[in-house]
Amino acid sequence: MGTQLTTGSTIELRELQPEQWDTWYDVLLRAFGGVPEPSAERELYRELTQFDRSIAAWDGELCVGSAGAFRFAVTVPGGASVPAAGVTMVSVAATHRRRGILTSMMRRQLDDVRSWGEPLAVLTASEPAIYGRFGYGVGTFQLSAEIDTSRVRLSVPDGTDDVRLRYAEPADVVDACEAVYAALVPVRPGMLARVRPGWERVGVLDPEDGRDGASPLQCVLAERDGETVGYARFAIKPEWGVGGHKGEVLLRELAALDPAAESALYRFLFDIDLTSTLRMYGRPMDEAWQYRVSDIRRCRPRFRDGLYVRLVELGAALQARTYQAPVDVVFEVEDAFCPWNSGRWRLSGDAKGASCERTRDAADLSLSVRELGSAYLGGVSLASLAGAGQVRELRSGALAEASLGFGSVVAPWLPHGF
Ligand SMILES: CC(=O)SCCNC(=O)CCNC(=O)[C@H](O)C(C)(C)COP(=O)(O)OP(=O)(O)OC[C@H]1O[C@@H](n2cnc3c(N)ncnc32)[C@H](O)[C@@H]1OP(=O)(O)O
Repeated sequence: MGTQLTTGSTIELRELQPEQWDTWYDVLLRAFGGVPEPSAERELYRELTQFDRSIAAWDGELCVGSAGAFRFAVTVPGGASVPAAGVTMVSVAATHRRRGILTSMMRRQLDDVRSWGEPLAVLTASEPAIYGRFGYGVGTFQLSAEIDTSRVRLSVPDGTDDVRLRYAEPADVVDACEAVYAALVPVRPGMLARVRPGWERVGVLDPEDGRDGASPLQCVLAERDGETVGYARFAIKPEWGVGGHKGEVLLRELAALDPAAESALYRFLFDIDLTSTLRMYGRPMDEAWQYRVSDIRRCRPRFRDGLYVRLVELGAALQARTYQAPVDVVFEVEDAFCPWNSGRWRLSGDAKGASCERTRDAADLSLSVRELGSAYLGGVSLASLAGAGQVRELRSGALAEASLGFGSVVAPWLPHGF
């Protein structure tokens, strides 16, 4: 079955076939400006593509659209790992834009995700304006900084000096780093478990033509009593000015099992000789270094939207997480794109577990599925969304109760793009 375009031509959506991958991927790259990717990156993404979960849009013989859905498992508040489709590689050829092709791909994809039994779909958006209409709400934010390390000092907690640091070849210590990553996955909502091989290689991808004057990727391991307790992956971009060095440390990834290990790694990054700037991007919003620096303003912190969350099976999604304070509320949910979620749902839950069932009882809160997606990982408060006019309180007290219950002590965070 095809989608009839306003121009009269018919677009066919079909499952991607392996031999079509190059054509399909070129359509995607062209939609992002057409700059070729380094071959190592292209090959890795070919390997990671799940053909039976990828859609190609065809106008006759022309491939004019792409969309994929990685199989992921996302940590939710309470620590459960919930199956989720990681929506990715979405594009429509500029010759065919704004005729409904994206909409038809999103329709098919969300029907597919439902049939796969995955209660969530998640994505990172090239532009925030695109996905709200399909029921996605922004669920995590991320922090970037550009720290003047010639002026800003970092204090460290007790125990930092007990952490030993050593350089290692990034590719040689992937397993040790992965063990640290795996230990952190259940702790922070939004983290992605490694459900398929290949993703561990994204972190050490370091094509020469992608370095832009910086060094090859470097890795420092943090160890205590012979155990790896953290790692940092970074590059150095040396630069000399008339007044001396102006080198930059470009942090790619940092993970640590405890505050002392984290501080040891950050102290190291602050103190590298011949550098005066530490640039980091996409860090957790609540990371401790912000509260240990002598001058947060000279760190130039910025935040932006991270992971967008779509509840595909609302009941299953809401009962897969726990609630940090008891909640017993009836939601009146509007979901025009996935109408099977529309209607009234009673959510009863606490820190131990939850149930979410259809009900005929009177509604306490009225909202769309997008707001539930935003609040789902605990990073956006329902009360804030009510302040924005997007949640309506119908029973006095229900908003405070639900806002508190949905919150998370740890800020949700997406550890890497996809
Ligand atoms: C998860 C990811 O992979 S994110 C990557 C998304 N891809 C890109 O940004 C690459 C460049 N852009 C593109 O390829 C295309 O423009 C797409 C995929 C964003 C949109 O595809 P289209 O086929 O043009 O979208 P479609 O015609 O179905 O539009 C549906 C609606 O979304 C709106 N819309 C589409 N793109 C945008 C946008 N970039 N900004 C704001 N609104 C948009 C349309 O105006 C339309 O609104 P309407 O229903 O009120 O008329």
